[in-house]
Amino acid sequence: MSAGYSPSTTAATEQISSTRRRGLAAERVSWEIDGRLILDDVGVLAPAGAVTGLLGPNGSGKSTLLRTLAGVQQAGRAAPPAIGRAPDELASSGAGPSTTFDGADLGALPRRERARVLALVEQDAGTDLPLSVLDAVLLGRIPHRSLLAGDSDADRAAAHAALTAAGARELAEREVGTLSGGERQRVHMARALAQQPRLILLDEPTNHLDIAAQLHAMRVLRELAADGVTVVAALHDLNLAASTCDHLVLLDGGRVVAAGPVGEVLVPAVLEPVYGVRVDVLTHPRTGRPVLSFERG
Ligand SMILES: Nc1ncnc2c1ncn2[C@@H]1O[C@H](COP(=O)(O)OP(=O)(O)OP(=O)(O)O)[C@@H](O)[C@H]1O
Repeated sequence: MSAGYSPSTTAATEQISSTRRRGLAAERVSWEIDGRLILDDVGVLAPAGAVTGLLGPNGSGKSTLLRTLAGVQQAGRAAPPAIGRAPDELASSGAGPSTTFDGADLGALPRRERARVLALVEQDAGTDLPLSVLDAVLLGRIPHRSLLAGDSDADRAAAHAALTAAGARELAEREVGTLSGGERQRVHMARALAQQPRLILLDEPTNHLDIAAQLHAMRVLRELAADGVTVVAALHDLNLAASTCDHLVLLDGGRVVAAGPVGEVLVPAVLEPVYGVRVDVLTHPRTGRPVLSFERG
């Protein structure tokens, strides 16, 4: 579960080139609404067993991309998000959008099967339903059991384990609607963990969390990656991304402007034009990872 940071471009390149076999590979993903192109020909490679950070300023398209990759973005779509042919065929034909996971077309999977593969943790996914936390987390088990069956002992055990892993064990009997933002965020994480996905997409998973809880959540993501899960997380906190991620994808105006290992993306020449701030990059004395400091540009 160690972050195991290595700035080696070669290692990262090798890992990314193996993505065609294991992990998420999205190509030519566009999404348009009201005549406005929100995602413009986006490509993302997220290897299995790694944490990929999705960065970008407000409105750059991070949430839209995650929702599109997950297949839940529907309104005003210019092109289906995840329906395509095999990547090799696409590459040679120059055809439309494609989102594959472990080489399989994610968009072609039946909804229930896709829910066994991927979990999406959305920002501020609130609920007014009078639902207990345990029941909310048990929703994550639905893709794994037969449609008519109730929760099994194994489902309840998985839900309790997920609550514990997400730091929300003591919330199990609470009603979701009464939780604070940070508590709710932990429960959303627990629901996704209970789903036991092989691909987890998270939209700002730490934005309501205190610093200890942020570090805990990022450690959970690292543990998932260590178990072989493909993790993609949209993050605003560049230092959190620096300390946790293996790879980064930087969006600006709906386009990918940089992608690669942390040490190649988190550099002033890349960040300053995108965020419009001055950036200094130091090296953490213990981890060797980048530590960023910002000033108004
Ligand atoms: N349903 C929609 N209708 C109209 N515009 C939309 C819709 N969904 C997204 N947008 C626009 O698309 C752009 C990208 O939004 P998105 O939420 O993906 O950005 P983001 O990078 O996640 O932003 P933030 O960091 O602020 O959360 C924004 O300008 C947003 O207003």
